[in-house]
Amino acid sequence: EVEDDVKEALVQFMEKLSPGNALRDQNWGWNTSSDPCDDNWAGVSCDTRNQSVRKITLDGFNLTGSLDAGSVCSVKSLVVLSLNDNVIGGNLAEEISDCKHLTHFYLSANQFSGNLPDTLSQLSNLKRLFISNNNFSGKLPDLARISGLLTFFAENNQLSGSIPEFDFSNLLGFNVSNNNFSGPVPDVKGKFGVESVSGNPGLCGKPLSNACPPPPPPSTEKKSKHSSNDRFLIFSGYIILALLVLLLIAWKVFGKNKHKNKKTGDVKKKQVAMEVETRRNKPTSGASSGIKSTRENKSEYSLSSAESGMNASSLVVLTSPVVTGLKFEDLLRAPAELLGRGKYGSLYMVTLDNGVVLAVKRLKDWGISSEDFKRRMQKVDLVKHPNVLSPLAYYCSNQEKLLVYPYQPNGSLFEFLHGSQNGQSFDWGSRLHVAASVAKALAFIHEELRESGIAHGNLKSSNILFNKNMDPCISEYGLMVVNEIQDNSIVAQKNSYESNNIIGQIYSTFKVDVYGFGVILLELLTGKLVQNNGLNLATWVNSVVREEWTVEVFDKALLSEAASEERMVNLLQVALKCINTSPNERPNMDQVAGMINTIKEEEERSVSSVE
Ligand SMILES: Nc1ncnc2c1ncn2[C@@H]1O[C@H](COP(=O)(O)OP(=O)(O)OP(=O)(O)O)[C@@H](O)[C@H]1O
Repeated sequence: EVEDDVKEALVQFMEKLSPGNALRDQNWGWNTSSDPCDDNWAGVSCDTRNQSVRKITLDGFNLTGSLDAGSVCSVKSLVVLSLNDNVIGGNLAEEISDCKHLTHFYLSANQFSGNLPDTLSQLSNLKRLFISNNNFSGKLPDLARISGLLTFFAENNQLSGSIPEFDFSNLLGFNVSNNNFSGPVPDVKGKFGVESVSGNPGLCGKPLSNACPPPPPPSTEKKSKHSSNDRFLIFSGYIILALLVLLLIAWKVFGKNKHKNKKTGDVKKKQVAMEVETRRNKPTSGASSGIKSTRENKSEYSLSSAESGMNASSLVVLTSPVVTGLKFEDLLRAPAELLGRGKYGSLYMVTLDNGVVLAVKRLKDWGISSEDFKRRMQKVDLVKHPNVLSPLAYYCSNQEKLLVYPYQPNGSLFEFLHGSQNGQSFDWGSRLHVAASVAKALAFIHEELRESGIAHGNLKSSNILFNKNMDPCISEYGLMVVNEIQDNSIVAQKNSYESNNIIGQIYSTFKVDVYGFGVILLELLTGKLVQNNGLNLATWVNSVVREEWTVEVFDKALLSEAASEERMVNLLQVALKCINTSPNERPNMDQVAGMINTIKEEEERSVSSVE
């Protein structure tokens, strides 16, 4: 029997859909005295194994009321909601996001109006979304973040704003014609014709025949004055610099005042260095716990000494419009807060004058030449993926290497799993989504950078950050060089993940990432820390599995939400393959992504199997 509260919620939902019972047929069921599954309520399909309501299909039932999302979404097992061809009006309420397992959502040919709620984009399992032939208006929520979406039909509404950058390579069906969308049509990868976007007067670009106007010149008159001023300043800077260098050479050649000069120069530069130091080293609570103090390595941060040659690049090399015009000096001048000091450097949160917040990574003794560093960063910058955080800019000289990233305020996977919430509200579906997205992104970037031999090198849950849409992004890609990496599995074998004095064998750096990813999977599955009271997670999981106590490894939160044990075991098997002590035995990321995708699809199928 279906539980009473589910029954009541369904009846309430129907009351709102068909107000006053006027049009309701007695034979439909939909009353609390009968059972939706046993008594075959009209339009309801159940999973016979556990008597749960999976599908509601009320197409063409002449329903004239409104959609009570709050009620229907309290039926947690619901995967299909189909209400096409009725006369349902009103808004789509934001509670629709509670229909977490919804894969198919059909509202076409009704009289819905108003904005679509932003929360619609939280339906991360959605495959098919049909809202055509309604009166929806306003901007679309960021539906592009629903990575598994296969069809989106929204024609004949009054929707406006720009068309989201869907993953068109994945979309099977797409139509937004006859709305008020504007701006350039995103690259539909040649998959959809003009009919899917026509009837939007403000749209331009392919596949439409009207090309988009060229972007306005970057500066107004005032601005161009400004930028020519800037240019003038830069040129004067160069000239002054050249003069200084000439002067220096002259002094050296004539051997006059050499000693004295050097001293004053150093003193000045040291002042700068000190300023940077004091600002940067502002202690932050908890930031240094468990992280080695680098105070004794103060010279690492000094801008004096060899830097005085000033022949190295002294400007931040820009790779993104977000920080156009940003200079190295701006970074130094801006208020900075130390976020952490890891093995490979320190991370600062820097707030620029214009309010842009950056995360600046200051790399520690990286034995890489400036040229190699530049080349490397340029290659990394070429590879863009929505789940990979690209650096905005970088700075390098022989002494100093900085990486500038956009600051991600939503925390890291590490914090999600092990922070104050302890992963309690991080359900199985979301964990599987994170695993699949990260695997897919890593497989992509590995493939793109395989020839260059650039892997992540330091993959771990604190380097998986959630962006503003709460999508996981791999950060700090490529900041470790192949031959500096030890294979973590060797370290793990010795039961000491952190210990880096063991001379590990150097393997294909890509397989080191696979290992790191495997450990992330273990964290997702167990909710446990990688290193806990001297116990290494990989070692512990291996030993528990060997003893055939597999279920013991899983996070209690997952077990209590009744996540599919079979699929958790499948994911665990992928993890164990990834952390194989022999790198050659590990799958590559492409295979890993494929395996996880299969598990995700099984999960979706099981959730939507309603027959
Ligand atoms: N772009 C960012 N935006 C917001 N927080 C970030 C960003 N990059 C890193 N963080 C967070 O800041 C903290 C410190 O980062 P840092 O990279 O120094 O630490 P780590 O990853 O533990 O060390 P390392 O990478 O040196 O091994 C981490 O909690 C990390 O999740």
